[in-house]
Amino acid sequence: MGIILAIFAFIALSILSLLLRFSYLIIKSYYGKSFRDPSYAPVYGTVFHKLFYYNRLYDYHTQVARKQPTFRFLAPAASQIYTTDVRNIEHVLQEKFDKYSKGGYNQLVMKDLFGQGIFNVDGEKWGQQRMLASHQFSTRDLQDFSSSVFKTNTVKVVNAVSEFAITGGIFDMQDMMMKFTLDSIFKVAFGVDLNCLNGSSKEGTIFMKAFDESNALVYGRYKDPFWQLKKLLNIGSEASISDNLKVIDRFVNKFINEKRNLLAVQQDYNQKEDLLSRFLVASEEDPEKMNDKYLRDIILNFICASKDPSGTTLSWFFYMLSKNPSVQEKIVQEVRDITENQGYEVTNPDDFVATITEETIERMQYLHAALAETLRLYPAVPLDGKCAEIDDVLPDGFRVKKGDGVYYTAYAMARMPYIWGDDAEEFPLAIILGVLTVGILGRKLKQKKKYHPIGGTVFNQLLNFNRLHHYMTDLATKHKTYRLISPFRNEVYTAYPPNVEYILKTNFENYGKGWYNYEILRDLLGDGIFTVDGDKWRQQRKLSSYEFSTKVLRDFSSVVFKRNVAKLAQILFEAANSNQIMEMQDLFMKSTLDSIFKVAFGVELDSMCGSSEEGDHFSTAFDDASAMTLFRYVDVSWKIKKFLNIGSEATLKKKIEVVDTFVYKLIRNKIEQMSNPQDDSSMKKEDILSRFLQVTDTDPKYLRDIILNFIIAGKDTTATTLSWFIYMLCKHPAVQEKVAQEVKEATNVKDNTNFAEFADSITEESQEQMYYLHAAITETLRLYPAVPVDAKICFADDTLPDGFNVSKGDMVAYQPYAMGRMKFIWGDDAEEFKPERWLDENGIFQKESPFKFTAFQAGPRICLGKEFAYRQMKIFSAVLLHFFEFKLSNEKAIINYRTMINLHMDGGLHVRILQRRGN
Ligand code: HEM
Repeated sequence: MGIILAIFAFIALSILSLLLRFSYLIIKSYYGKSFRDPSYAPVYGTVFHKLFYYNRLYDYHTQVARKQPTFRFLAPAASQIYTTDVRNIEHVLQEKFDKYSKGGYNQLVMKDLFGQGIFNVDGEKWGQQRMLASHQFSTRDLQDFSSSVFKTNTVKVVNAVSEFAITGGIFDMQDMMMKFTLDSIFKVAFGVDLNCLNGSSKEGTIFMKAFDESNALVYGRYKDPFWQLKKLLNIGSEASISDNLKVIDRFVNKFINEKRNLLAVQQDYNQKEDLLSRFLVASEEDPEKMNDKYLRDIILNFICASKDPSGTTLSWFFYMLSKNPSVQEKIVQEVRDITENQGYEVTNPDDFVATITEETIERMQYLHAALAETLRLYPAVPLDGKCAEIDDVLPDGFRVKKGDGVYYTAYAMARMPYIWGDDAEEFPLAIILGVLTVGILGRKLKQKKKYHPIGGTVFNQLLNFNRLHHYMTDLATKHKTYRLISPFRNEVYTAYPPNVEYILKTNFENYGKGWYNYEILRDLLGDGIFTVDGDKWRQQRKLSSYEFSTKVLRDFSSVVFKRNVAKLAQILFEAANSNQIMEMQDLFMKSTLDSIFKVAFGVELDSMCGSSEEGDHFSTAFDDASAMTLFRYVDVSWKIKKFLNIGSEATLKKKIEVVDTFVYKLIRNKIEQMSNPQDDSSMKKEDILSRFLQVTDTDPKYLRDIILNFIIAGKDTTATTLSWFIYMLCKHPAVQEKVAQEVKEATNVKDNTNFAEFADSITEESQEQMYYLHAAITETLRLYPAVPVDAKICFADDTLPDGFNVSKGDMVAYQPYAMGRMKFIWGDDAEEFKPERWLDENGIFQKESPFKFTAFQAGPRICLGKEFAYRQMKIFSAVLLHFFEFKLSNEKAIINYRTMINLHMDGGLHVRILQRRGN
């Protein structure tokens, strides 16, 4: 009875003491942890909660991190801070590297297995081993030796797998991969063939089992608050650790002894390829410090460092390939392409393995990417941490107390949409491939968000308004891509072609006009093609693309251009005779307005001959309205002004009323005309409005928007380009001569033809042959692009090809004007006017990448009227240069632009006109 009571009392006391200890630990976990203080990361429980989730711990971390990138578990001694915030990780691992150590507790847990090896030490000891190991790992000998070991063992794996393939047997790939890596590392570390793979070494198999078990058990100490007690009593899991360690030590020490003896008898032993031999040689310099125990720790750390990570990664890799057969296929194809391309005959694994060289491996980018992607999703070290040696504040603002653990959770990080996007949990190789191409594989994980350098603020733009494009070119020369700070959003300006290609094409859907542009432009341009995105844009684009591609429009517009240039030539002829100075920009504006009006509405505006006061009134109002609309981009107070209807906004409103009255009247007339059966129906179908009226409903507002967008798109762009072109020809008389000569040769007409006849002689074929003219116009557009800067809005957070981030809502603008002047794009003579740069040695026009030459935009939203514009400009230039020679009225004048939507000349282009000799 007494004995039973005693046993009962003992059990009761034990339970009580356990409960007491447990309660003490819980209380201690909360004590002094500032767990309610918001300046510390939020608490998600104590380390004891982790026990409940132990088997799915990393998924649990992921689940919490989705809500809270940095959080805490409280432990009796200190807090454990878990973070997926890349800034914190960079802080701990790099910026404050020496202020975060392995930590006493970690070292205590790991000491039995890792001893004083590189994994388990800090400071000087770590530095010394790191130096020694870095040196060994960088030697050519070790690289060659390890490659040959991997190849030999790969052949063994292939042979083993082949057998299963033949018999259709099922096998455990992870087990095979573990054996493969253990055999490999043993050979590299000790120069010894362990032969676990073909099961021939019993000793090796026993070692491997002991090693794996002790590894798992030592790690299990983190969840066992009583491990130290158990170790003291040598019971349970701790007794197993101790047994396993004995097996390991015996095994490793045996190799060390054998190798030492071998080295002693073979002084000239020159096969020091394996790591142990190399360390043994190094230990001769400091035998006391580098004793056998130390060597055992070093070697064991290397085995641990390489066996499990490589074995598990390979296993997950094959798992991923089984789940993604198309990726598997692609890798096979890549390996085949790269190895077979070299002409090797592959008949058996040995021959094949021989084709795997450093150079072929280097070229297997897709394979590399697939491995990297596997490591992203299944990082071999899913959780790792450091211990704070000081009180600190992490970059995300949370405080850290001295002694706290800061853990980075690679597994959870891979699954954070804010780091990798919405497809974070998929196996999207494209991401990694993209990263690889720019050569920063893996860096993304460590990267914090980085934004382009700041060039200034939008107020600087306002201060520099009159020389805005110069100002932005200067900034682009310094930065290629930079930011301007605005009260409402970041404004990113880029002159870097890969970024431009990205926003205009690769990720087109993510960069549009957005609400921002729409708000600014809609008063003038309504819901026209220029202002809208998405389906509205697609619908108009489809309709208009079709119209612009028709032969009807091509022929009709050619006739209109020819008629109008003949009229213009007549005016210039009179000016030449009376030696009058003419303002060409104004004339081109009127002439192109007449052309686009005729093409768009079928209406003869005749603003060039000044016969329509209404037309004149309209075009002035239209010009002013477009200038004022652009001004909104730099005027942060435009909305208030609009609301109060004051200043520039009040004027803009009036101008738009003039424009609208005129356009609506035209539309009404057209609708009437179309419904009048007596009207000549063949003629009325040629203009764009009539054609639209046949295919869309007749909502006048919709038609107004469409047509007005065409006018704004077609008129100023073409007229300003023609003006800059003539300006360039005045500055470069030799080019002017050459163009005139080319026109003469291409048309080959009698000397005394009149303007209209000559214009008619410019066929599509002869235009085609005017390469030099085409090049000179293109060169003009490079330096004076009609749309000098064009802004898009970013719809979702993104990273541009230059590696910098942009956020949802940011404005991202590409800059044709600045780009045309960038030496890094066009060479040192970027600022010179050289039509030749567009021609090959035979004088044939050469197209450039549209993302370098962005005058017409590029990608899906490329200018719809590009051919239309070239046709008009070539017909105009050919006729005018055939008959006249242009000279600046003041030859020394330097003409600047006027900052508005299009690149207008400030003050116009004043020229003297001479008749060209022989015409
Ligand atoms: C030298 C002459 C021209 C240049 C440099 C030029 C340049 C451009 C540029 C840069 C854009 C993109 C603007 C933006 O999205 O904000 C554009 C769009 C457009 N252009 Fe042109 N353009 C010229 C002539 C014309 C002409 C003559 C027409 C038609 C008559 C025209 C019709 C259009 C249309 C409809 C769009 C909108 C395309 C869309 O959003 O899908 N362009 N042009």
